[in-house]
Amino acid sequence: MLRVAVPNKGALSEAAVGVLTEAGYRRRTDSKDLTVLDNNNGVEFFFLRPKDIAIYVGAGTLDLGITGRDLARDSQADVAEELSMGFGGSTFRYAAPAGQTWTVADLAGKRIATSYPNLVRRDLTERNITADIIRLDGAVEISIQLGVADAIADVVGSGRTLRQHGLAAFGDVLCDSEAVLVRRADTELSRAAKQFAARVQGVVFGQQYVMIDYDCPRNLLDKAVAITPGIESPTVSPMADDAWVAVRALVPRSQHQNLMDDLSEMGAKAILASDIRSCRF
Ligand SMILES: Nc1ncnc2c1ncn2[C@@H]1O[C@H](COP(=O)(O)OP(=O)(O)OP(=O)(O)O)[C@@H](O)[C@H]1O
Ligand SMILES: O=P(O)(O)OC[C@H]1O[C@H](OP(=O)(O)OP(=O)(O)O)[C@H](O)[C@@H]1O
Ligand SMILES: [Mg+2]
Repeated sequence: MLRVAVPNKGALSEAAVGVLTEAGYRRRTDSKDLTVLDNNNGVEFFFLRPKDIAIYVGAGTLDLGITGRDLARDSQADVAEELSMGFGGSTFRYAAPAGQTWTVADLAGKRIATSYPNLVRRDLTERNITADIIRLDGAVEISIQLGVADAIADVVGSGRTLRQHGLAAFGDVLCDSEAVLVRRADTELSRAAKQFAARVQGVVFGQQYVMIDYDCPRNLLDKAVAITPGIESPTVSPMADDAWVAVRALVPRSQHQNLMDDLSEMGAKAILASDIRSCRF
């Protein structure tokens, strides 16, 4: 039985469960359940704190896990990313009271509050900076105001929490994060684990792309193919009227409305966009 870890709460939990449900796996019915046995698919799910997931997977106790890239790096567990999942995007950054001009070099000798001490320590070491790391569990943005730190290093999503606490980010991003499926580093995935990853990837891909279908005047086909090149190449089918062809191609979801405008301007007709629920390559 394949053993897979899923965030039991927090920023990644809902989207992770959404992907797994769409991929056909059983969901938990009680949010207090820490395990769900999906006998039909041969998977046992473990609902764990996102911060702990890489530790279980790195130790080989669990085969795969969904967590944040930043959390996996901070855990220092022996894991590798099998795939990125396209949600839970954030950056991990230094921040300090807005209005003061900070550079990373100014952190020398200062107190830096964070819930990700290993990420911060590694960054400071690479820069040859010595500073005090104050390890906090959360609500890090309030720590300067409360007098325990001079600066912080924390997850920035929308940036709202920083702004609300009168803070501004500075310096390079320490980690560009998103939800990832991790496995133990330097080990072959089992057939079941590969199949699980392929199913998840199929759903993630379906969330990132849409299928576009349209009717195109044959003399404009080259132009149309340049607008919608698809993944390999678009499918072009004959139509009853020889002056026209039907074209079908996958396009990135984020661009599909712009591309539909372009196709329409070019002279394409009956332009349709449809969701893909899942796929395999
Ligand atoms: N806007 C966001 N706010 C917080 N975390 C985010 C955001 N967007 C993505 N994430 C990611 O979510 C993960 C952190 O998850 P979560 O906040 O659930 O963990 P936690 O802080 O350890 O738990 P908790 O907040 O329940 O104490 C990280 O990988 C982080 O990068
Ligand atoms: O940039 P934003 O969109 O405002 O999001 C970032 C905030 O969200 C997270 O906190 P969370 O809600 O997980 O609480 P925590 O600090 O207790 O972990 C993170 O630690 C930041 O505080
Ligand atoms: Mg949090």
